[in-house]
Amino acid sequence: MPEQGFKAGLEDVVAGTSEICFIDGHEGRLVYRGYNVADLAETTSFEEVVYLLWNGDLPNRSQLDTLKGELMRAQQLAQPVKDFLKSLPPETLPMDALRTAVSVAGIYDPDGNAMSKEANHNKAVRLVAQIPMIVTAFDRLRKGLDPVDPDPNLSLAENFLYMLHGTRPKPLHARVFNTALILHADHELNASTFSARVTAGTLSDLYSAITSAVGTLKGPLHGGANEQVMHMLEQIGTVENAKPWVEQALARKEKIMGFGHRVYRTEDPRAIILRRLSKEVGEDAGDLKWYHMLNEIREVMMAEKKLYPNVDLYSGSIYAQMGIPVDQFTPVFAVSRISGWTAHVLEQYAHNRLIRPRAEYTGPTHRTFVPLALR
Ligand SMILES: CC(=O)SCCNC(=O)CCNC(=O)[C@H](O)C(C)(C)COP(=O)(O)OP(=O)(O)OC[C@H]1O[C@@H](n2cnc3c(N)ncnc32)[C@H](O)[C@@H]1OP(=O)(O)O
Ligand SMILES: O=C([O-])CC(=O)C(=O)O
Repeated sequence: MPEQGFKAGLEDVVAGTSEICFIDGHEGRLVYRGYNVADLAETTSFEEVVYLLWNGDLPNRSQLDTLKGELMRAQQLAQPVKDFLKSLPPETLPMDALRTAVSVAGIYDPDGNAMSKEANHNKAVRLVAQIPMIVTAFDRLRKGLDPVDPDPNLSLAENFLYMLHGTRPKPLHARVFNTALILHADHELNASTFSARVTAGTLSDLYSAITSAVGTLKGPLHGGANEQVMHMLEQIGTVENAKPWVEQALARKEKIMGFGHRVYRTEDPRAIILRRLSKEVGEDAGDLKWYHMLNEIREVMMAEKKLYPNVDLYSGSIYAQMGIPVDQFTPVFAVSRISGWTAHVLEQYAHNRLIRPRAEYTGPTHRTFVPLALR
């Protein structure tokens, strides 16, 4: 029988060890491989953070150039993946397109089901390089446009916006998007990373683990919350309506998306940075409506529920002002989190033990069997 008592939602249960990411939920500190994310967010490139998460140290110039070269060479999608994206009805949810495209990409990966360290590194590189291609290609195809090829002179953040819009992003947007990617890169045993590790723990392949993770990220209690925040802002409509709208929603016992967290007991450090960037991008656009609405909502949530914003509160207001469609906000999360997912799966493979907890059985016991004819 299980030795420990049951904790609903595995709250505060330590389910493994990891050297990748540390969260101090009381201090509001998020650390990647020993570095405070606040020190990395606006001073490094997303590619440097990918290297850090995978290897444990920040790269020197030549290590970074090697990784960038690998990513660039790995960008091309296999023809069947392109054909699959073309075949989808335009109303397909982008997260569904991404989930299934990742699974299709696994079938055509040149390293197949090989499990060597080298094969898994190559697959991780392909996933980080190709998820932005899948997300942007599907967005254009569903609008009747041709996908845009990446520009080898651009960073991953710049290329994402370039491939989405077909024009080079303004420097402010490129910088802010790079920071958003860094802030979303990893978060210890969040639900999607945990599901990736559970799949990897059976010694299933990397693409299977990442398909599990994408499906888990989609839900509105996790990565899907960033889209729901934007839908909420659209419903609220005006800054003046924010307070009464939230008060009424709370009176109906509804959850307000973008607030609360399983681990943070103070404000999510990523939300603090994203709030500032939401203001910067809003000022540049000459439109601070979303920013002011979110701040109104934040005040009501603090006064009424003592709940703090999480990472999903401000990101959408930034993405919307960069012209990213609302239903692509969660795929954008995956464009970043693929770095953390792959780091965790590689760590799982390196020290693997099957992940298999117990359930506290609450059903009936010792029932008397009745044959079908007598039921
Ligand atoms: C990238 C990410 O995944 S960040 C999280 C993104 N998700 C969201 O923003 C969705 C909204 N937030 C939530 O649903 C939750 O806060 C979660 C899922 C993030 C964390 O969930 P849990 O740790 O299980 O907390 P739980 O849902 O049990 O909430 C505890 C209490 O706070 C309340 N609460 C928590 N979050 C909210 C919220 N956003 N709005 C209103 N009330 C809330 C709950 O109703 C509950 O109240 P009760 O004890 O009176 O029933
Ligand atoms: O850690 C969590 O539970 C959710 C989260 O903030 C993330 O995945 O970034």
